[in-house]
Amino acid sequence: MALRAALRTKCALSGFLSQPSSSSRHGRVCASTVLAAQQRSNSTSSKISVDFDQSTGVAVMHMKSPPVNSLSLDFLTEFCISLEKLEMDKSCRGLIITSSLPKVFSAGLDILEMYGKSPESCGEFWKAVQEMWLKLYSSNMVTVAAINGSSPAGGCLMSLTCDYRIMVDNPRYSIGLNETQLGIVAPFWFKDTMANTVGHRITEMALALGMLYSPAEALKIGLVDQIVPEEKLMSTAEQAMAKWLAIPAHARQLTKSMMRKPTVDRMTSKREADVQNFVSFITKDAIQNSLRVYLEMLKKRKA
Ligand SMILES: CC/C=C\C/C=C\C/C=C\CCC/C=C/C(=O)SCCNC(=O)CCNC(=O)[C@H](O)C(C)(C)COP(=O)(O)OP(=O)(O)OC[C@H]1O[C@@H](n2cnc3c(N)ncnc32)[C@H](O)[C@@H]1OP(=O)(O)O
Repeated sequence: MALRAALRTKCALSGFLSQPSSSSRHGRVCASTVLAAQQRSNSTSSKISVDFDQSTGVAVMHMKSPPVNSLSLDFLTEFCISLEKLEMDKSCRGLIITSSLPKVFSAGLDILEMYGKSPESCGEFWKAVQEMWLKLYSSNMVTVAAINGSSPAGGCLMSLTCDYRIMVDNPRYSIGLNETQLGIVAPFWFKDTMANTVGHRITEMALALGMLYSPAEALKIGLVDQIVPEEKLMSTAEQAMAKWLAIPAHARQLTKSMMRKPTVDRMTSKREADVQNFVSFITKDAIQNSLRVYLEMLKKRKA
């Protein structure tokens, strides 16, 4: 509860899509970089750890919540607090998100947060999902997803919120918005985020069929920007980051805002209704039944 209270306070302090000002980011970055050259800091909570290199202004966020980095309420709370701290640190200009677990980037939303829960719990959970999306999609930092494992549904959404996506070229990994395979529906802002990346027609087909793509297929449709061997993932992410950070910050941030603001505004203007919609949808008997069957299928597949 303390974490959630902390998050609420922090969220109240910050606005979404804040416009860069002349006193923000670029100027301060240089001063603090000189003062703190070569300094590295590390912060660790139970599900997330962050390595921040002050000499480059780039933080690497490692998701480390076994078995599959599912996005539970506690995970999302820690994730948003870490993100908020980085966003408020003007010396941090870039963020690489990756997984510390083998084979899985993130299994998406924690199904157990949506199955057999009270409407109140479901509502609290959904607000945290919205918060994660808003914070990432409107971040002033350059964000790179270094996708080192499977990334279905909410994991794919998290990747899609980033500025650039690099995935390990392993055909056993998959990525996509597969919600319909669970008998549930990707909400409009999941759909918008994917359509903004790969276009309307591909999104329509991908969502309807609950498609999960191999890295090579994902590259072909533009769902990821690059595929690389596992051992080259982080160096490639750093190179991509350097390229994005070489652009004047205010111009890049305003461009990002211009491209993403209509989608963010659409979601924020419907935020409350979206929570109500989710709660009434997910608590329906038929949907709960679909989730039960899917959870059983996951367990059977394992056995
Ligand atoms: C008219 C209506 C209009 C609008 C609708 C309104 C609102 C919208 C409504 C709903 C929207 C919801 C959006 C949902 C988004 C999501 O993200 S749902 C989650 C989707 N995720 C998945 O489908 C992934 C499922 N998992 C896997 O495929 C695999 O686990 C993996 C490929 C990620 C990893 O494979 P393995 O390494 O082989 O691991 P295991 O499969 O053995 O799993 C280990 C362990 O973890 C459990 N688990 C896996 N995924 C999840 C998860 N997402 N949540 C919770 N738990 C998960 C799995 O069951 C195993 O458990 P144990 O058996 O060890 O207990």
